[in-house]
Amino acid sequence: MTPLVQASGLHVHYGASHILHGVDLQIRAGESIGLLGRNGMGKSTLIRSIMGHVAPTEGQIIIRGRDSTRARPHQVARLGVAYVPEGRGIFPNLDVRENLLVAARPGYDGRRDWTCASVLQIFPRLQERLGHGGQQLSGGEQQMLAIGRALMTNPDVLILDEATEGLAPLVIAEIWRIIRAIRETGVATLIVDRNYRKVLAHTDRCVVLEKGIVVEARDSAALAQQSALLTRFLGV
Ligand SMILES: Nc1ncnc2c1ncn2[C@@H]1O[C@H](COP(=O)(O)OP(=O)(O)OP(=O)(O)O)[C@@H](O)[C@H]1O
Repeated sequence: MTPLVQASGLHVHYGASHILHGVDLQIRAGESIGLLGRNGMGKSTLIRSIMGHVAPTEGQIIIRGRDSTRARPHQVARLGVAYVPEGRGIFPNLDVRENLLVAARPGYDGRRDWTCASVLQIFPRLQERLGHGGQQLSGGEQQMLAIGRALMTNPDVLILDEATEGLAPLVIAEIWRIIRAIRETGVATLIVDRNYRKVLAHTDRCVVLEKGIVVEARDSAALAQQSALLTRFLGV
């Protein structure tokens, strides 16, 4: 099956800093991928280049068989790739329902599986806060709303960068429950999170970045057994 997203030989520079050194990444329909690596190894840069926020200096990004190496973020979104960046991005002056509704859009193939009602079904907490303004929500609720807004675009791929960052343990557990529920609906996911054990437990496959190079790419269950390797690339 042709991958939904295929990045090949990506190089990215920020000015004179060479950040990604020939990275390959594939995301197939329905699969869940973890992107692992210590701070500053290039995970967000890889995601930002797939999303069209950063232009690669070399290499190619193919989405649904189309060359999307120079695509703009809204074009990538229209191809069915949704991104929840670090730091959220919801409308503070709109309430929960309005935040969801303004994001609503049919998917690439016209699907409308995700509606306000189906999103609220997996986010009971948001259901309770429907009339609250974005700025009245807790950090965890804002994060849930950001994920909910991404689902309202009916994506085939959902990219979550540090979705649990700065949240309380109970809320983090709720976010992982939501990630599992989304995965079960068949939406492909690409997940970056500091808790690599959780990432390994919630994904099919993991890719490990070390200084902008892919040093490991294998099944999450197999990688979880490789404690020496995990300590080497991810241990503190
Ligand atoms: N806009 C930018 N301009 C210059 N350098 C940047 C920029 N964004 C990131 N960098 C640098 O690029 C490198 C990779 O950063 P990136 O955010 O991709 O890493 P990461 O693996 O996602 O780590 P983190 O978990 O800390 O976000 C880092 O050295 C970072 O300082």
